[in-house]
Amino acid sequence: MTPVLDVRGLAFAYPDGHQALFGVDLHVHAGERVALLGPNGAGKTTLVLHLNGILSGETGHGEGSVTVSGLPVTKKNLLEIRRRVGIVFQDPDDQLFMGSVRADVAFGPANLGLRGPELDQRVMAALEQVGMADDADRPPHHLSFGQRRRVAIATVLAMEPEILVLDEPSSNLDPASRRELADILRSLDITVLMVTHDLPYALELCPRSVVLSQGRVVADAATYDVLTDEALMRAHRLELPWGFDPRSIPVDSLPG
Ligand SMILES: Nc1ncnc2c1ncn2[C@@H]1O[C@H](COP(=O)(O)OP(=O)(O)OP(=O)(O)O)[C@@H](O)[C@H]1O
Repeated sequence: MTPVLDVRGLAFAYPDGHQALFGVDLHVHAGERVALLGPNGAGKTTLVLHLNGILSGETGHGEGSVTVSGLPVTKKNLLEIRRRVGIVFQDPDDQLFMGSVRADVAFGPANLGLRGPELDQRVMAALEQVGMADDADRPPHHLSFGQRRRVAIATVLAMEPEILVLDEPSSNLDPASRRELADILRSLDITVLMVTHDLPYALELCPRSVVLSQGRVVADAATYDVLTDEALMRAHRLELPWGFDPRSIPVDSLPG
Protein backbone atom coordinates (compact mmCIF):
# COMPACT_ATOMS: atom_id res chain seq x y z
CA MET A 1 0.00 0.00 0.00
CA THR A 2 1.36 3.46 -0.94
CA PRO A 3 1.91 5.51 2.24
CA VAL A 4 -0.07 8.75 2.44
CA LEU A 5 3.16 10.41 3.49
CA ASP A 6 6.50 9.11 2.31
CA VAL A 7 9.59 11.05 3.38
CA ARG A 8 12.88 9.57 2.20
CA GLY A 9 16.39 10.66 3.05
CA LEU A 10 15.29 14.25 3.68
CA ALA A 11 18.22 16.52 4.48
CA PHE A 12 18.00 20.29 4.67
CA ALA A 13 20.28 23.20 5.51
CA TYR A 14 18.92 26.75 5.87
CA PRO A 15 20.50 29.40 3.62
CA ASP A 16 22.78 30.45 6.50
CA GLY A 17 24.26 26.96 6.36
CA HIS A 18 22.54 25.64 9.50
CA GLN A 19 21.81 21.95 8.87
CA ALA A 20 18.40 21.16 10.42
CA LEU A 21 17.62 17.71 8.95
CA PHE A 22 20.00 14.84 8.25
CA GLY A 23 18.44 12.06 6.14
CA VAL A 24 14.97 11.78 7.69
CA ASP A 25 12.75 8.83 6.71
CA LEU A 26 9.08 8.84 7.69
CA HIS A 27 6.25 6.74 6.29
CA VAL A 28 2.67 7.31 7.43
CA HIS A 29 -0.16 5.11 6.19
CA ALA A 30 -3.83 5.98 5.67
CA GLY A 31 -5.76 6.29 8.91
CA GLU A 32 -2.71 6.40 11.18
CA ARG A 33 -2.35 9.02 13.93
CA VAL A 34 1.34 9.66 14.50
CA ALA A 35 2.95 12.02 17.01
CA LEU A 36 6.15 13.80 16.05
CA LEU A 37 8.09 14.37 19.25
CA GLY A 38 11.46 15.91 20.01
CA PRO A 39 13.15 18.64 22.00
CA ASN A 40 13.28 22.30 20.98
CA GLY A 41 15.38 22.73 17.86
CA ALA A 42 15.07 19.06 16.82
CA GLY A 43 13.85 19.94 13.32
CA LYS A 44 10.12 19.19 13.70
CA THR A 45 8.92 22.48 12.19
CA THR A 46 11.54 22.25 9.44
CA LEU A 47 10.20 18.80 8.56
CA VAL A 48 6.56 19.93 8.65
CA LEU A 49 7.34 22.89 6.38
CA HIS A 50 8.66 20.41 3.79
CA LEU A 51 5.40 18.44 3.76
CA ASN A 52 3.58 21.02 1.67
CA GLY A 53 6.57 22.63 0.02
CA ILE A 54 6.87 25.80 2.15
CA LEU A 55 10.51 24.77 2.56
CA SER A 56 12.31 22.79 -0.10
CA GLY A 57 15.70 22.41 -1.72
CA GLU A 58 14.93 25.67 -3.49
CA THR A 59 14.71 27.60 -0.19
CA GLY A 60 17.91 26.16 1.21
CA HIS A 61 20.13 23.22 0.49
CA GLY A 62 18.14 20.00 0.40
CA GLU A 63 18.29 16.34 -0.53
CA GLY A 64 15.81 13.48 -0.48
CA SER A 65 12.12 13.41 -1.32
CA VAL A 66 8.64 13.92 0.10
CA THR A 67 5.70 12.19 -1.59
CA VAL A 68 2.03 12.54 -0.68
CA SER A 69 -0.15 9.64 -1.87
CA GLY A 70 2.31 9.03 -4.67
CA LEU A 71 2.60 12.69 -5.72
CA PRO A 72 6.06 14.23 -5.20
CA VAL A 73 6.23 17.59 -3.42
CA THR A 74 7.66 19.71 -6.22
CA LYS A 75 7.01 23.26 -7.39
CA LYS A 76 4.90 21.95 -10.28
CA ASN A 77 2.60 19.98 -7.91
CA LEU A 78 2.30 22.58 -5.15
CA LEU A 79 -1.39 23.43 -5.61
CA GLU A 80 -2.49 19.82 -5.39
CA ILE A 81 0.02 19.09 -2.59
CA ARG A 82 -1.38 21.96 -0.51
CA ARG A 83 -4.86 20.51 -0.93
CA ARG A 84 -3.67 17.07 0.12
CA VAL A 85 -1.60 18.24 3.12
CA GLY A 86 -3.53 20.40 5.56
CA ILE A 87 -1.28 22.11 8.09
CA VAL A 88 -2.79 23.68 11.20
CA PHE A 89 -0.23 26.08 12.64
CA GLN A 90 0.17 26.70 16.33
CA ASP A 91 -1.32 30.20 16.21
CA PRO A 92 -4.87 30.09 14.77
CA ASP A 93 -4.60 33.79 13.95
CA ASP A 94 -2.11 32.86 11.21
CA GLN A 95 -4.99 31.10 9.46
CA LEU A 96 -8.01 33.32 10.19
CA PHE A 97 -8.22 36.65 8.41
CA MET A 98 -11.78 37.02 7.08
CA GLY A 99 -14.77 38.79 8.64
CA SER A 100 -16.68 35.65 9.60
CA VAL A 101 -15.97 32.05 10.52
CA ARG A 102 -17.97 30.96 7.46
CA ALA A 103 -15.88 33.13 5.13
CA ASP A 104 -12.62 31.85 6.60
CA VAL A 105 -13.65 28.21 6.17
CA ALA A 106 -14.97 28.91 2.65
CA PHE A 107 -11.75 30.64 1.52
CA GLY A 108 -9.79 27.49 0.58
CA PRO A 109 -12.57 25.52 -1.13
CA ALA A 110 -13.71 28.69 -2.98
CA ASN A 111 -10.16 28.96 -4.33
CA LEU A 112 -10.53 25.39 -5.58
CA GLY A 113 -13.57 26.59 -7.55
CA LEU A 114 -16.42 25.45 -5.30
CA ARG A 115 -19.48 27.69 -5.39
CA GLY A 116 -23.10 27.87 -4.18
CA PRO A 117 -24.69 25.02 -2.25
CA GLU A 118 -21.67 22.75 -2.76
CA LEU A 119 -19.44 25.34 -1.07
CA ASP A 120 -21.96 25.95 1.76
CA GLN A 121 -22.27 22.25 2.37
CA ARG A 122 -18.45 21.83 2.47
CA VAL A 123 -18.11 24.71 4.95
CA MET A 124 -20.85 23.50 7.27
CA ALA A 125 -19.57 19.91 7.21
CA ALA A 126 -16.11 21.12 8.28
CA LEU A 127 -17.56 23.32 11.03
CA GLU A 128 -19.72 20.47 12.27
CA GLN A 129 -16.67 18.21 12.49
CA VAL A 130 -15.12 20.63 14.98
CA GLY A 131 -18.36 21.51 16.80
CA MET A 132 -18.43 25.12 15.56
CA ALA A 133 -21.42 25.11 13.19
CA ASP A 134 -23.44 27.41 15.48
CA ASP A 135 -20.71 30.06 15.25
CA ALA A 136 -20.54 30.25 11.45
CA ASP A 137 -21.61 33.89 11.29
CA ARG A 138 -19.46 35.22 14.13
CA PRO A 139 -16.28 37.20 13.47
CA PRO A 140 -13.28 34.97 14.31
CA HIS A 141 -11.80 37.68 16.55
CA HIS A 142 -14.83 37.41 18.86
CA LEU A 143 -14.06 33.75 19.56
CA SER A 144 -11.94 32.34 22.36
CA PHE A 145 -8.48 30.99 21.56
CA GLY A 146 -9.71 27.40 21.78
CA GLN A 147 -12.65 28.16 19.48
CA ARG A 148 -10.31 29.87 16.99
CA ARG A 149 -8.07 26.81 17.01
CA ARG A 150 -11.08 24.65 16.13
CA VAL A 151 -12.04 27.00 13.29
CA ALA A 152 -8.43 26.91 12.03
CA ILE A 153 -8.76 23.11 11.92
CA ALA A 154 -12.06 23.49 10.03
CA THR A 155 -10.40 25.73 7.41
CA VAL A 156 -8.05 22.86 6.71
CA LEU A 157 -10.69 20.09 6.88
CA ALA A 158 -12.81 22.00 4.34
CA MET A 159 -10.08 21.25 1.79
CA GLU A 160 -10.70 17.52 2.39
CA PRO A 161 -6.99 16.87 2.84
CA GLU A 162 -5.43 13.41 2.85
CA ILE A 163 -3.31 14.20 5.88
CA LEU A 164 -3.93 16.64 8.71
CA VAL A 165 -0.73 18.02 10.22
CA LEU A 166 -1.16 19.76 13.56
CA ASP A 167 1.54 21.87 15.20
CA GLU A 168 1.10 21.78 18.98
CA PRO A 169 -2.69 21.34 18.94
CA SER A 170 -3.04 21.33 22.74
CA SER A 171 -0.94 24.45 23.44
CA ASN A 172 -2.71 27.27 25.33
CA LEU A 173 -5.88 25.24 25.85
CA ASP A 174 -7.52 24.88 29.25
CA PRO A 175 -8.01 21.27 30.41
CA ALA A 176 -11.63 21.06 29.21
CA SER A 177 -10.82 22.52 25.77
CA ARG A 178 -7.81 20.24 25.52
CA ARG A 179 -9.99 17.19 26.18
CA GLU A 180 -12.73 18.38 23.81
CA LEU A 181 -10.16 18.84 21.05
CA ALA A 182 -8.86 15.32 21.73
CA ASP A 183 -12.42 14.00 21.30
CA ILE A 184 -12.74 15.92 18.02
CA LEU A 185 -9.40 14.65 16.69
CA ARG A 186 -10.31 11.07 17.64
CA SER A 187 -13.63 11.39 15.82
CA LEU A 188 -12.05 12.50 12.51
CA ASP A 189 -11.62 9.82 9.89
CA ILE A 190 -8.32 11.18 8.61
CA THR A 191 -4.59 10.50 8.75
CA VAL A 192 -2.97 12.72 11.37
CA LEU A 193 0.60 13.82 12.05
CA MET A 194 0.75 15.81 15.26
CA VAL A 195 3.80 17.75 16.44
CA THR A 196 3.66 18.04 20.19
CA HIS A 197 5.59 18.56 23.40
CA ASP A 198 2.47 17.39 25.30
CA LEU A 199 3.50 13.76 25.83
CA PRO A 200 0.28 12.66 27.61
CA TYR A 201 -1.67 14.04 24.63
CA ALA A 202 0.53 12.01 22.26
CA LEU A 203 -0.16 8.90 24.36
CA GLU A 204 -3.88 9.58 24.46
CA LEU A 205 -4.26 10.19 20.73
CA CYS A 206 -1.44 8.59 18.77
CA PRO A 207 -0.65 4.88 18.84
CA ARG A 208 2.70 5.65 17.16
CA SER A 209 5.37 8.25 17.86
CA VAL A 210 8.40 9.33 15.89
CA VAL A 211 11.13 11.09 17.85
CA LEU A 212 13.29 13.61 16.04
CA SER A 213 16.46 14.83 17.71
CA GLN A 214 19.20 16.99 16.21
CA GLY A 215 17.67 16.51 12.77
CA ARG A 216 17.54 12.71 12.89
CA VAL A 217 14.81 10.15 13.61
CA VAL A 218 16.01 8.47 16.80
CA ALA A 219 12.88 6.40 17.52
CA ASP A 220 9.79 5.27 15.63
CA ALA A 221 7.70 3.02 17.84
CA ALA A 222 4.50 2.63 19.84
CA THR A 223 3.98 5.83 21.86
CA TYR A 224 3.72 3.81 25.06
CA ASP A 225 7.09 2.17 24.36
CA VAL A 226 8.71 5.54 23.61
CA LEU A 227 7.38 7.18 26.76
CA THR A 228 8.42 4.28 29.00
CA ASP A 229 11.95 4.06 27.52
CA GLU A 230 13.72 6.08 30.18
CA ALA A 231 17.14 6.03 28.51
CA LEU A 232 15.70 7.27 25.21
CA MET A 233 13.65 9.95 26.94
CA ARG A 234 16.65 11.22 28.92
CA ALA A 235 18.98 11.14 25.90
CA HIS A 236 16.63 13.38 23.91
CA ARG A 237 15.44 15.79 26.59
CA LEU A 238 11.90 14.38 26.66
CA GLU A 239 10.28 14.73 30.06
CA LEU A 240 6.91 13.58 31.29
CA PRO A 241 4.90 16.07 33.36
CA TRP A 242 5.32 15.73 37.09
CA GLY A 243 3.30 12.82 38.46
CA PHE A 244 2.36 11.42 35.03
CA ASP A 245 3.15 7.74 34.68
CA PRO A 246 2.19 6.08 31.37
CA ARG A 247 2.30 2.69 33.17
CA SER A 248 -0.64 3.75 35.31
CA ILE A 249 -2.89 4.21 32.22
CA PRO A 250 -5.04 1.11 31.65
CA VAL A 251 -3.76 -0.48 28.42
CA ASP A 252 -7.27 -0.90 27.02
CA SER A 253 -7.83 2.87 27.21
CA LEU A 254 -4.82 3.59 24.95
CA PRO A 255 -5.53 4.19 21.26
CA GLY A 256 -4.81 1.02 19.33
N1 LIG B 1 15.23 30.32 9.31
C1 LIG B 1 16.21 29.62 9.88
N2 LIG B 1 17.50 29.86 9.56
C2 LIG B 1 18.50 29.15 10.14
N3 LIG B 1 18.32 28.16 11.04
C3 LIG B 1 17.05 27.87 11.39
C4 LIG B 1 15.94 28.59 10.83
N4 LIG B 1 14.78 28.08 11.37
C5 LIG B 1 15.17 27.10 12.21
N5 LIG B 1 16.54 26.98 12.22
C6 LIG B 1 17.33 26.01 13.01
O1 LIG B 1 17.00 24.69 12.58
C7 LIG B 1 16.95 23.80 13.70
C8 LIG B 1 15.59 23.12 13.75
O2 LIG B 1 14.60 24.10 14.06
P1 LIG B 1 13.05 23.74 14.09
O3 LIG B 1 12.30 25.02 14.27
O4 LIG B 1 12.73 22.90 12.91
O5 LIG B 1 12.98 22.85 15.42
P2 LIG B 1 11.70 22.34 16.22
O6 LIG B 1 11.94 20.89 16.50
O7 LIG B 1 10.45 22.67 15.50
O8 LIG B 1 11.81 23.16 17.57
P3 LIG B 1 10.67 23.69 18.61
O9 LIG B 1 10.23 22.50 19.40
O10 LIG B 1 11.47 24.64 19.45
O11 LIG B 1 9.58 24.33 17.82
C9 LIG B 1 17.25 24.64 14.94
O12 LIG B 1 18.60 24.45 15.28
C10 LIG B 1 17.00 26.07 14.49
O13 LIG B 1 17.86 26.97 15.15
